[in-house]
Amino acid sequence: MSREVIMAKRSDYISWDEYFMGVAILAAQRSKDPNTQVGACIVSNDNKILSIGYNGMPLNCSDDDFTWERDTADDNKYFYTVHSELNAILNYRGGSLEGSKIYVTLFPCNECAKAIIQSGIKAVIYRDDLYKDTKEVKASKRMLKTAGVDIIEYQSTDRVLEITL
Ligand SMILES: Nc1nc(=O)n([C@H]2C[C@H](O)[C@@H](COP(=O)(O)O)O2)cc1CO
Ligand SMILES: [Zn+2]
Repeated sequence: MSREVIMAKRSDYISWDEYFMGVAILAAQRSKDPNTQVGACIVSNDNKILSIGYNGMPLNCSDDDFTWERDTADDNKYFYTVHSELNAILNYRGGSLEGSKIYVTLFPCNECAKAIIQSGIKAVIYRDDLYKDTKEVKASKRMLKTAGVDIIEYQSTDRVLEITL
């Protein structure tokens, strides 16, 4: 009687969380913002990537013609940049984002929180919370919590992946 030997599968594959946060981190690398690069990845509850975004100027507003200054009152990047989360929501070409989750490298601001809530996203998985002491992020958390959106801090595994591009 012959017994079939089944080859074991790979065991060091990345987890879903590492995969989606990794995609968000890679998307952030597309940002032209000299100070802060942010990436977002929207995922369905059956783990399909629905949309991706990073922070940048609106379509047809050249990132060479608009300023990237942050501390100049008259004209600064905050007037122009679309946040990664909003870009990911607006980039979506399917039907509804109802019930999806968003992986983001930086905690969403209050404006993005509104868009997240209104688009039906039900969970925010964030990596950094650099601006947690600002009024915007406090307002964001208040809204997200009130609206029943789960807020989950990404737990780093410290896995280092090397990719040659
Ligand atoms: N969650 C976020 N998503 C984003 O895409 N951004 C963008 C807006 C700016 O382009 C940049 C922040 O610039 P700075 O204030 O750290 O120099 O990141 C900012 C936040 C912060 O709430
Ligand atoms: Zn925002």
